[in-house]
Amino acid sequence: MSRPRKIALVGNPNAGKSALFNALTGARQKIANYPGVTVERKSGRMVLPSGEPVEMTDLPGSYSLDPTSPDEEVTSKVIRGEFVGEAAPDALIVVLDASNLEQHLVFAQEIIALGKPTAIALNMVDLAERDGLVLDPIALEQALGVKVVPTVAVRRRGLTELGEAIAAAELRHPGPGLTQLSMTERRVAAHAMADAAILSESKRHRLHARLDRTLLHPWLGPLILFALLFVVFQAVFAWATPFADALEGGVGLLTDAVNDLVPAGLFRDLLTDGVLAGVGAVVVFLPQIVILFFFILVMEASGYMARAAFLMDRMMAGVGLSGRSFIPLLSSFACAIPGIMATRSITDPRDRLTTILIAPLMTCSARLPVYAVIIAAFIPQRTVGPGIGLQGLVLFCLYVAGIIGAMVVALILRRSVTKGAASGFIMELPKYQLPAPKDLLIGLWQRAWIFLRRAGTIIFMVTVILWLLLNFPRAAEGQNQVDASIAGKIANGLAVVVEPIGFDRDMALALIPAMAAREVAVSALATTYAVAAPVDNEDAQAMALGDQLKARWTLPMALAFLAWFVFAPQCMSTIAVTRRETNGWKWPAFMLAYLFGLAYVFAGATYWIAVAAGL
Ligand SMILES: Nc1nc2c(ncn2[C@@H]2O[C@H](COP(=O)(O)OP(=O)(O)OP(=O)(O)O)[C@@H](O)[C@H]2O)c(=O)[nH]1
Ligand SMILES: [Mg+2]
Repeated sequence: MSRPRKIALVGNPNAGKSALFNALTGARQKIANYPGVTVERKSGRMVLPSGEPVEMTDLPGSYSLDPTSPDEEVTSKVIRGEFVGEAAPDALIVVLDASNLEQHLVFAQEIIALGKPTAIALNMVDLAERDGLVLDPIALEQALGVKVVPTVAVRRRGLTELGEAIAAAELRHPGPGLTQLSMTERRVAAHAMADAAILSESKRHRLHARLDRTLLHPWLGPLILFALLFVVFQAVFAWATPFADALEGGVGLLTDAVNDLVPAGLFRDLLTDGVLAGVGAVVVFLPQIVILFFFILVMEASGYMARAAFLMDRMMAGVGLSGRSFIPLLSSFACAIPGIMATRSITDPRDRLTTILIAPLMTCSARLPVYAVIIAAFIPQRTVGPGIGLQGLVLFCLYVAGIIGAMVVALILRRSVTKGAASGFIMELPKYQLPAPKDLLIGLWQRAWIFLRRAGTIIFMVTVILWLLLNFPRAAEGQNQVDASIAGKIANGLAVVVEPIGFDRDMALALIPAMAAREVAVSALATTYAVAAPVDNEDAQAMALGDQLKARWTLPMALAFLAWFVFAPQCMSTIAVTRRETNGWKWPAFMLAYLFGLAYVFAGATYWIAVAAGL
């Protein structure tokens, strides 16, 4: 008996191949891996309407037969019959997304040109209809030279017709397409075909389709995303300065008022050195937080964020994660806690664990005050190109360092601790929308409120405790108060550990309370320097934190401190949430150990490289 004919489903990512495959084969599926690669091989039996039994294969989504990823390589090799141990498919079903016709026709032409028996599933016609798109399958059929069947995979519409079409599909002469036609030529042809097949379309749909073509373009898309993020970080510095200056002035006025109204003594010191210097040092970063979230909220509300996730899916697959991890990781830019909780939507337990473990590497908004105060003090405010400020560039690099760190760690974890294949990604792209100003304002208000509440509660409390520990026991005549204090003594102990990476006692002192929350590093430094300033020296007393840092730290020290905060898991709440979400202490302990390890190594490397470079 001859083996059943083999039919493969091919098409761009997210065309609905897997949905169609499931609808066609039902439960009769076999899932395995292609030998030698971690790409899933899905096949299943089905019976065509003619009664012919066939074997159906679901191939990974691809943009062309020139592979750029392991998935695409499998698709390309299987279709051409070059995959060892895998028979070439006898017929192909090309799956197209009807609402994204032009883009999907580029790859379709390449496949049709192979000359194999081929039928087209014009899938997702329901979404196209919803978008006000009227399509003409006959026109498409004439342009492509193969049968076109409208389908809705998720509603099982058009399946019988598709079965009939593939049974009737015949071998054709290979057309010009593989070598003769360039990518550009295929794009031009795709444009003409889509034009002919689209009978009517709303203006809005045309605009959205054009936006998607650009923003989801295989290499233009990531480039635009990158450029956009770059602009965001430039803006965080460039726009915030006047507002931050005003806030700083406000804190200064308050300090003056307290100095005038409250009699000199420990209580006044608590108010000025503890509360105003400490909490004030954090609060001045409110404008930067608001600007950062303005961009994040606009990207979310406009529908762009989902596109970014879609673009990142390929990169995430490269490190063994799926695009599903993207949203939790993205939330972690605000704060790792909601990010880690959002991993509940990841079904694969090892995928989920990996995502939890790398979430703290995404630069959360609590790091922004730490980065910003040090960058403002040590990185000169000059441009390094048209419109590119050096300070914004450094901030951008710190964010990128966190992302690269996370990707490398994910790659290593997926090969060791959380070994396993990456699972697929299913996601629907929302429609583009202009963000509603009211929603934006509410979102910004919420973010600002969260930030201020933290400053008023946890940061306030930790700063007051630190102030107490810094002021007792009282220093003897001629002795520095910080040296004499309990906090100073504890910090001396830690300083021994962090001296090899270039940190001094004051930095060590800031690290301890910063375990509660990262911003506390800023308030702790401000309070420490306020307490340390000689009482009789008015100038030293009035010095802003940035000037204090400039006077006391070297550039290598500052850079090492930045590198430390890229990695260090200085956030009690994150550890607690990780414990809750992983049901035990094993993984939070692992997380603490590896992140502190990385922080130590990278801060040290940064310090010694900077020293060697003569900075
Ligand atoms: N409304 C609608 N949704 C569909 C249709 N076909 C697929 N989908 C949805 O589109 C999304 C992507 O479908 P998949 O089947 O995973 O796409 P794929 O082509 O296998 O994607 P890759 O495996 O990434 O190449 C899923 O959320 C499906 O539920 C359809 O005809 N109509
Ligand atoms: Mg699929």
